[in-house]
Amino acid sequence: MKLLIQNGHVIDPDTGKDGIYDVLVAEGRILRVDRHIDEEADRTVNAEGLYVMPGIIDLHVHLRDPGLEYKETLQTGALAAAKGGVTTMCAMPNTKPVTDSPEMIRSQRERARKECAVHVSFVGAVTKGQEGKELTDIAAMKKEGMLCISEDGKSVMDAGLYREAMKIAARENVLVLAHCEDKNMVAGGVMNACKKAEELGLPGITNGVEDVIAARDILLAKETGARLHLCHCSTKDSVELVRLAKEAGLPVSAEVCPHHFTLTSEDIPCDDANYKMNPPLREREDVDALIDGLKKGIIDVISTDHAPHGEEEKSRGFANSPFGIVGLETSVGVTMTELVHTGILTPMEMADRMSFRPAKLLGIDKGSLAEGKCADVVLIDPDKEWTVRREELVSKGKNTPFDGRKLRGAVVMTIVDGEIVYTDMEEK
Ligand SMILES: NC(=O)N[C@@H](CC(=O)O)C(=O)O
Ligand SMILES: [Zn+2]
Ligand SMILES: [Zn+2]
Repeated sequence: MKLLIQNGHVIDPDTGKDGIYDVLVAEGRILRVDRHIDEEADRTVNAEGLYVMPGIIDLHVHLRDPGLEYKETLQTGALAAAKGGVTTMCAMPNTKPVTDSPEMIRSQRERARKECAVHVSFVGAVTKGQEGKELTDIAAMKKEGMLCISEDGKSVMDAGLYREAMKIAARENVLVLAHCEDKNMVAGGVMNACKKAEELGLPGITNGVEDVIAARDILLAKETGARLHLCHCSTKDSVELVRLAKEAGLPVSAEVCPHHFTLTSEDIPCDDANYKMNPPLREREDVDALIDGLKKGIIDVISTDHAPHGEEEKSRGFANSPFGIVGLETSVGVTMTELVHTGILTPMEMADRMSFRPAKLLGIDKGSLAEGKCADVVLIDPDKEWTVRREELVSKGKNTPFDGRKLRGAVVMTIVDGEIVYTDMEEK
């Protein structure tokens, strides 16, 4: 299919284009980007007033398939991604069974090619069954196309074992996605340790639970040379640790999720587990540091940590529900509302943190609208106002703290390999 996107505001961190252009897509590639393209196409899209950006690359999602399909499947997760403007996502290995072998990486990739409307990169576990005892075969999983390893959901508490994994990751040039949480310091905590937790009578999780492991993992990256990416940073000290690591020239990067830069523990209205996630919502000074880190580029990436759960299991309050909230369908809207319309990030910086830099970290030839590149594109209406409605989410997970929230900025079309996989524009 030949697709002509006319008069859009092209925002492309790779080429630096930031202005009105036509984009011609054919055979899955960006054929031309020019001021005016006069060419017959199978479909012409009027993108006047819309941002045209490289498709969002989400380094952190949970698809729950295999084994927990009542929460999400490859297919429903990919539909949610497409609706959220996400054209490539990294699926964490905490499925049932855990994605911990070359066979599983291969079969998951084969399934995703058939069942998913967007690209999926499967993350391999660090230890078999995520049990923290025996390393997976990282080199063999890499041969099957795996780009990252992670023990997400927990940390590998045995630093000696993690160091071995990082040595192999360094050798294999595999990115290590680190969930930072000292299991022994959690002590039954279910939300941030603060006044709000006292009010609700709930046990707290201190910032140190995250910071101690973030510091450890940075030191292990220094010792092994592994490329380390800190998942879902939520504390001010984690931002400072990343700043110091970068200053020292270490191969360390970091991500922040929309909920962590938008909400504080004070926004938790009652004992409602739609506000329960790991790490938890922190306090104002943490949120300010995360935003500042994003602005300065200390934090490289915005990712969602899309973590769908069932209705019933999330209805049990903070003490008895699983950690995690969905994010794929709200991340562009929340980021536009909280960071772009407030002048904290330029649209170009948003495209950088949500597409260009994640692509660089994965080492994939995406996140760009340069001629010849793969045609993964998102069209965003920057001024479209909409309200998040949990029942309108296409993800199986309805567990969002943003239900009822008014947002400004919406994904109106998502293109993967030159094909429209989502649109709410009239042309379709
Ligand atoms: N973030 C969460 O609260 N939950 C994630 C696990 C994780 O990302 O650590 C999940 O798998 O549900
Ligand atoms: Zn995690
Ligand atoms: Zn996660």
